[in-house]
Amino acid sequence: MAKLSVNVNKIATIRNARGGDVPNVVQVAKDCERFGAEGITIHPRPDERHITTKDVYDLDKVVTTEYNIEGYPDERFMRLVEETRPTQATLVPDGPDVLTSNAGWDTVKYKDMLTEICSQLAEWGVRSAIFVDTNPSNINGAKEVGVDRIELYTGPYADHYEEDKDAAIKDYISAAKLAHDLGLGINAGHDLSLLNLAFFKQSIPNLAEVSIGHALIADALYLGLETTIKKYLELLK
Ligand SMILES: CC(=O)[C@@H](O)[C@H](O)COP(=O)(O)O
Ligand SMILES: NCC(=O)COP(=O)(O)O
Repeated sequence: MAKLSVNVNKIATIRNARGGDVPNVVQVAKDCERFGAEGITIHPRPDERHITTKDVYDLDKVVTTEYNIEGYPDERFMRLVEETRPTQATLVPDGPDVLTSNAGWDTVKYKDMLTEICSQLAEWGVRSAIFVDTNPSNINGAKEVGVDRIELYTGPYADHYEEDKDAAIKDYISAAKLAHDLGLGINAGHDLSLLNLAFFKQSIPNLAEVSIGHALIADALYLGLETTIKKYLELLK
C-alpha cells in the first residue's frame, strides 16, 4: 500500500492571509495524522509565503508519522534539514519565483551537486528523494547521484488525465519500471486528486508514497478533513 503524506502548505497559506494563527498548522497536521495520514509534507519556500521557518521546527516537534521536507537545496534548506532531521528530504529544482513546482531535475546536468547533497543527507540519516519527470535519462541520472527515491512529478499526468488517461500514464509506467529495476524507491506528487489518484496507483505497482496538498485541502472544504483523508486512503489500498 502506498503511503499518503498530506502536504499542509495550503493550511499555512490560509493562515498567512490574516497573519494570525488560524488555522493552526500544527493542529491540522496532528489531526491529519489522527485521521490516518501516514506522513506530513511541507515545502518551506524562501519567501515563506506559506510554510515559515518556525513552522518547520514546530511541526518537527509533533509529527509522529513520516516528516517530509521538500525544497531547493540551498543553504537555508539544508540548515532546516540538518537541524530537524526529517524522515525524508525531497529535493525540488524550483527557483525562488515559481508559482508552484513545475519541473523535475535534470539529474545529468546537476549530477555533482545532487551527489554531494544526497551524500550529506545520508550522513544525517535522512532519506533522500529527488523530484523528476519521466525522462529515462533523468531516472538513470537519479541512480547515479545515490538518491534513495525519486518523486515522479505528476503535473503532466494530472493535466492530461481527463483527455486520455492511458496516454497520460504511459511514460510514468515505464519510468517507474526503470526506477524499480535500478533499485530506487518511487514517490509521486503534484496535482494528484480524488479524480486521478486511483488510476495512478493501480498503474504504478511499486508506488511507495504520494504527497498531496492542493486538491486534498480543497476537497476538505466540502467533505471535511477526516472524510477527505479517508477517501484518499481508500484509493491507495
Ligand atoms: C514539489 C511539489 O510537487 C509541490 O507540489 C509542492 O510541494 C507544492 O508547492 P506549493 O504548495 O508551493 O504549490
Ligand atoms: N510533492 C507534491 C506535494 O507535496 C503536493 O503537491 P500538490 O498536491 O499540492 O500539487
